[in-house]
Amino acid sequence: MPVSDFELVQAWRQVLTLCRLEAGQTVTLLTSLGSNEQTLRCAVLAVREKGAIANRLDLQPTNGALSFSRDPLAFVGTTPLTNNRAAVEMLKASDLVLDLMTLLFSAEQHEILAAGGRILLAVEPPEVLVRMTPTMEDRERVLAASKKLQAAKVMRVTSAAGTDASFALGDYPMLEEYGFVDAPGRWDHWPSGFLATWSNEGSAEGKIVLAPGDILLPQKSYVAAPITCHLEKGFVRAIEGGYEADHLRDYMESFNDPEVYAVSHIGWGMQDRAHWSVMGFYDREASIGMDSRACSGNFLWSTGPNNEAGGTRDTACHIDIPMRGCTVTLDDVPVVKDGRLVENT
Ligand SMILES: O=c1ccc(O)c[nH]1
Repeated sequence: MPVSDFELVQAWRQVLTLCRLEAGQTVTLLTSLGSNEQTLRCAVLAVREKGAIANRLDLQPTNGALSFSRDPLAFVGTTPLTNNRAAVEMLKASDLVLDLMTLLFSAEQHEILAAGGRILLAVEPPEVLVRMTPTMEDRERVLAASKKLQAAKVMRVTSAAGTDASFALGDYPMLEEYGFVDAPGRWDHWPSGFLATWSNEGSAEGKIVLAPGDILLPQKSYVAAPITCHLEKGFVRAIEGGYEADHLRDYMESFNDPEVYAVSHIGWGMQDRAHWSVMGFYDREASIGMDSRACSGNFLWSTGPNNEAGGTRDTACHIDIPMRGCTVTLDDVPVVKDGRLVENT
């Protein structure tokens, strides 16, 4: 069943407290067609309750006829903010932007953060938001693991299905997602609870074998038969398998952009309130699949853009691939073992 406005206002109240929103500050709620009305309504109530100003910036959608899905992550890079100076300036002048539209992987998101802005993405269904309302414990868990990742030189991932790939680390920042934005310049995503970084340019090497039950996003599919991705010098050089491999290749080839095969962020899920099975209960476009990205013990790798990390790749095709049953090591020390988080990581 849905959640009530009372429950969702309570969740927003907790999130805004963790974001340290103060009375008199200005919040802009960024919306477009498809933004969830209940999420918007309850956010405004919680913002006003804090004594803050609640503005709404509603923008016309873009890329609808280019994307293969209405999932906002199915076509990234350009957004309704692109070439929209007036809208960018309003968001830069805000103390907090609640993104109910999805700016992820856009140059404009960077500009707003570089100006000291804070952006919290929140586009999952209200019941998913309430189930994974962020906590300080989420933050502590992600930051503790981040310390280990920051110190590591090599990430390696293996699995019984035959995965054996390695990534050199150190050239890119951390992607610490714990669900609230408690400092200027910070972006986060509610719901989340995972840690990632980007492998050094050209360093991703080896073989990743997707086994039945592994997930493709934004396809929202549980892979039914093995798909083998061969990694060499930081790019996926070949994708082998049955029709699911064909489907993945068909989608990636449609962008006609060699950068779609680049390895993007790599990391693992740490959210014990996220569940692998949730995606199977939702229509494909009803959620963006954060349970799959954040569930504890997954290995989450991805392809395409790295502009999030300050890189130059801004391809519009971004595939997120959460996998089960993997062992992830940092300089040979496991942080995930056979699909389960190693304690105190
Ligand atoms: O929260 C997110 C969502 C998608 C993604 O690729 C990264 N982080």
